Amino acid sequence: VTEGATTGYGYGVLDDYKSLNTYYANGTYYLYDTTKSMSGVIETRTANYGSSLPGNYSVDSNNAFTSTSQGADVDAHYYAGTVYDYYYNTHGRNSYDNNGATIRSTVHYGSNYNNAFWNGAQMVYGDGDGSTFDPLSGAQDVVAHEITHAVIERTAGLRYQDQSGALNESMADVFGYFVEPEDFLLGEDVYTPNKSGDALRSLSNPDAYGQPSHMNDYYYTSSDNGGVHTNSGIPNKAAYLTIQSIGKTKAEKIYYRALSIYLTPTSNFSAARSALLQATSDLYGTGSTYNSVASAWSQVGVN
Ligand SMILES: Cc1cc(C(=O)NCC(F)(F)F)no1
Ligand SMILES: [Ca+2]
Ligand SMILES: [Zn+2]
Repeated sequence: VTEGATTGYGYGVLDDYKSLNTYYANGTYYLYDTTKSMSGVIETRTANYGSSLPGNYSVDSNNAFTSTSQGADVDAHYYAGTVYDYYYNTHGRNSYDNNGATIRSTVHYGSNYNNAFWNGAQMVYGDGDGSTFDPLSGAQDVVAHEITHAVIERTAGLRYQDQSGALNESMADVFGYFVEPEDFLLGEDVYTPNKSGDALRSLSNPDAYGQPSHMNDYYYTSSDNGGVHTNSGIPNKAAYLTIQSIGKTKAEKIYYRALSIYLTPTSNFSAARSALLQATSDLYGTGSTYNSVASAWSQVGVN
């Protein structure tokens, strides 16, 4: 009787071939990845279009996850692995808790569910309705967004309300970019499959998607926890300006240091500016890099 780590393959949401880290036991192959150094296990499950979590392991009889309905499972599993790799290789963080916590994802949640979320214990992905969204795990930046919510919970703990909540959302979007730096859009790979060129949000042009990019246009509302998915446009624009001036390599180190050391649950936008400047000073001193970060936040009206 043999069991253990295997290498399978499958097609993702966009019908793209992907090699998969799987596990074989008793005649079945599981989306269960034991290859991440430092003990991080990645496991992917299906809610089978219901809403009870975590659901059953995503399995296959021959280690070829090639059916259309398995695309969401393939991408949730593969992209969780790439996000684990990003945090470990770039920031030395071993999973969201920095202690090798299992990264658990459940796909096929609900019916035509147009969203994805971290529920405090795992990631959950809807399949979308095929018009507004394709299965949401098909976007690497969405997967990174959700796993970053888990990182935030274990680091700054930014309270999901008003400015600290918008900052929480922004950090999730910004690390979504850092993991998938091919554009400054979020969710473009799964958003409106029948329409090209659009996205859920834009870091470079938040206003194109109804978000403010300056404090003068802060959106005071009681809905959406004080507009956390709207007001994130302001710190998102500051991040875009920062990345454009100092580059991704320095920006991601500054953002990770601010998130993991200086930000707190009640940090507002001004506190974020200060945290990022402190992190910049720690890493690069108070010269041109520091002035670029300060300027980015001044340009969005945060001083
Ligand atoms: C409005 C609104 C936006 C979101 C959102 O960002 N969801 C996470 C994502 F990963 F699916 F994008 N939820 O409600
Ligand atoms: Ca993107
Ligand atoms: Zn979010």
